[in-house]
Amino acid sequence: MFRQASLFGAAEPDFDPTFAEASRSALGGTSWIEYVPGWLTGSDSLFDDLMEQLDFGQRTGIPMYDRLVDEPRLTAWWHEEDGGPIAHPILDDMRVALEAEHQRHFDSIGFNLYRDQNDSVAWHADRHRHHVTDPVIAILSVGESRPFQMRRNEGGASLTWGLGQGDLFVMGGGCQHEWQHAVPKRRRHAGPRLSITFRHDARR
Ligand SMILES: O=C(O)CCC(=O)C(=O)O
Ligand SMILES: [Fe+2]
Repeated sequence: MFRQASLFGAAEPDFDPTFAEASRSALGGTSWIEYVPGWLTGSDSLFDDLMEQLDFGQRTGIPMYDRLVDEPRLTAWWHEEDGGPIAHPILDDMRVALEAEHQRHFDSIGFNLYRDQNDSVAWHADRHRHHVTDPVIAILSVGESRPFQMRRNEGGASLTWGLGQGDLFVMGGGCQHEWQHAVPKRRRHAGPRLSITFRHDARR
């Protein structure tokens, strides 16, 4: 996999614990998103470190028309309750900052690696909406930017944000009940993107 280093991404990773650049948008109903472009600086260095540290797996058995296929991305998880080390110390500092900002205990981190333009995640809402009311899901994206889309459950036009290179995107309120989200495949070449998703009560 070849990743093109960005101009400002190579420094040591650092993020803004005050969320000064955050902008929140109401999406109707009780849904809201908060977008913090460039929340993390030095994102290429975190990308490289995580690629070394993480043990990615291939999930299989994803229904696709009349057959089962491999999930078109690789994944890894960290759960606080397992007691194992977190892949990079800055992730712990981010958890603390996100907890203060959103009053949730982020006890799990899901890592999703989109190796190239053929990797994707189809329209879905995050499953733990079934046991957590109004979950807050914070997604930090490193590596190359990819379009992240949201649409209402009943369909209609989608909203799109480009997420990569240290951008933070938070979904809250009714987002997992009233909306779906996706990272579509692309026709033209895309380098690898890693999304780091902070979740609370992920196993309850
Ligand atoms: O990679 C992303 O930005 C989205 C990931 C996602 O929606 C998920 O894993 O549930
Ligand atoms: Fe999701």
